[in-house]
Amino acid sequence: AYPIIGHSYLLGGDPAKFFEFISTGAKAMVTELKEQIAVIWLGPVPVIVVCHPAAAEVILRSSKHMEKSYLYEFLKPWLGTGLLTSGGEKWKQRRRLITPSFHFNILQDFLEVMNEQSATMIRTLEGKRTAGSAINVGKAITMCALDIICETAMGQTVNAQENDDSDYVKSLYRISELIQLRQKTPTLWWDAAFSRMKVGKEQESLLRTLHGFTRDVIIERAKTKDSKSVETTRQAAFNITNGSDKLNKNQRDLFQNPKRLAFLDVLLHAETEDGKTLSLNDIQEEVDTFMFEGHDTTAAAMTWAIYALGRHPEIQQKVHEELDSVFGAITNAQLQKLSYLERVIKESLRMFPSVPMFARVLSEDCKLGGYSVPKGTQAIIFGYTIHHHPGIWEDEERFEPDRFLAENCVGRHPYAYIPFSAGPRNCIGQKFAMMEEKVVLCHLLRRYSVISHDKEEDLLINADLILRSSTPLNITLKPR
Ligand code: HEM
Repeated sequence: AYPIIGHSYLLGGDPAKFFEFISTGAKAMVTELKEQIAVIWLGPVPVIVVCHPAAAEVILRSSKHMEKSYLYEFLKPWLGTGLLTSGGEKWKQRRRLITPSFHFNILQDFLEVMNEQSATMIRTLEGKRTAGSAINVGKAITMCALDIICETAMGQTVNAQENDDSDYVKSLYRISELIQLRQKTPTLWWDAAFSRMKVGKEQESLLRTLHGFTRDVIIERAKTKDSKSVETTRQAAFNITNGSDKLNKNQRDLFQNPKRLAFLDVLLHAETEDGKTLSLNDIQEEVDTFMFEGHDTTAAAMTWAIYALGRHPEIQQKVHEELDSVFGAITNAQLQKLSYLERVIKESLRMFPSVPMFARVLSEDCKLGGYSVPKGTQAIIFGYTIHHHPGIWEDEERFEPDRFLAENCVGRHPYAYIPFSAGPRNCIGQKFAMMEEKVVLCHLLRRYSVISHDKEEDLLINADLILRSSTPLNITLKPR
């Protein structure tokens, strides 16, 4: 590392090169030096990179090291201090309040949306496909995931699959690029200077579009909530938190009402312990957070799963056999039976975790990998390297879904597999994500066989916020 700029000269340039640098460096460190942690310098700031489950456990399991690192500051102009970026008491209260929205009963209601949007995706793909040639399946999957999250989080359709040219959709992607740019470029860190720069002004304009859109949706949705639905939603959320899975007639009506329930409705009706409802700003930061966390992550995961299946015809064959019993709109009972597809998704998230790293700031001194690390240190949990750790995973570069058969998980370190992070600050959307992946992949793979043309050794992986291929993956769809 150089003085002052540290390793950041590596960060500014090509993101794929940076990922290669950090992932091969980390792998060499764990195999040759047998270390659990390393240090990189982001400008003048030393950051610990955690590459072993034992060290990850020290941070993730504890209720102490819950604060997010400085790198999350750049998300705040967009996401405010929603669940992902908040800390302390605010985070605790919000997490308690939002957890019921991800209850099984509510997720079940989203199955219909997932089925409908997947059907649209198949229609769109059919229109784009020409026999024998490769197409950008990842793009179609991403637009489908975006339509699903818009409808489930906000109760609003943006029809991204039919119109990816909307201002909201364009702004969503551009702002993610700007956030990544800032995280990697210490000269853009100072707010006062950034806001005067061209990129700072561009960010302001994107934020006006993004916030304006979600704010309008929230206001519209709030107008339609009547007192009966307020009471029943609150009661349902109460029952759910108290472990009662049985909804009464009114609650069932609400959950299945023609105007489908969205996460937003649960937020509009939520009450804190001291009887306060959430303000418009409070709700907005949570809705924006769902929009950010809730679609690129699942889209990347599904695209990698398709890629992996396209490289392993024998595994794809087994998925097809399992899917041959599933027809029409997919029901929850059918989803439960798709155990091989579930293992494929899990293995794909091991090889290609959508969120390959996430970061905390240590709230007290602690011991990591045999070293004393002082309070205040920034720590990146490098899930990607933990998932490819040769001391933990046998033949770690091989795609093998049966690693996740119950009997093969016995004795594995509980923090060896952390695509959704782990511990009290894990991903709240994990069940939603698994359900969406299963439904969308089921629709796609029932209809097509997939062939991936890019070899593993030729992949150029870019891991800014989300792990994806730097260039669109070339995949051919063959009707079955
Ligand atoms: C395959 C899909 C997904 C993956 C791999 C994933 C992964 C993760 C990870 C690693 C974290 C921890 C981040 C950190 O500590 O900074 C996280 C947090 C979070 N995720 Fe997900 N996620 C996925 C899907 C979703 C979905 C669909 C939603 C919402 C609908 C969601 C909402 C959130 C939220 C709100 C947090 C913050 C939780 C908190 O701090 O309490 N995620 N996710």
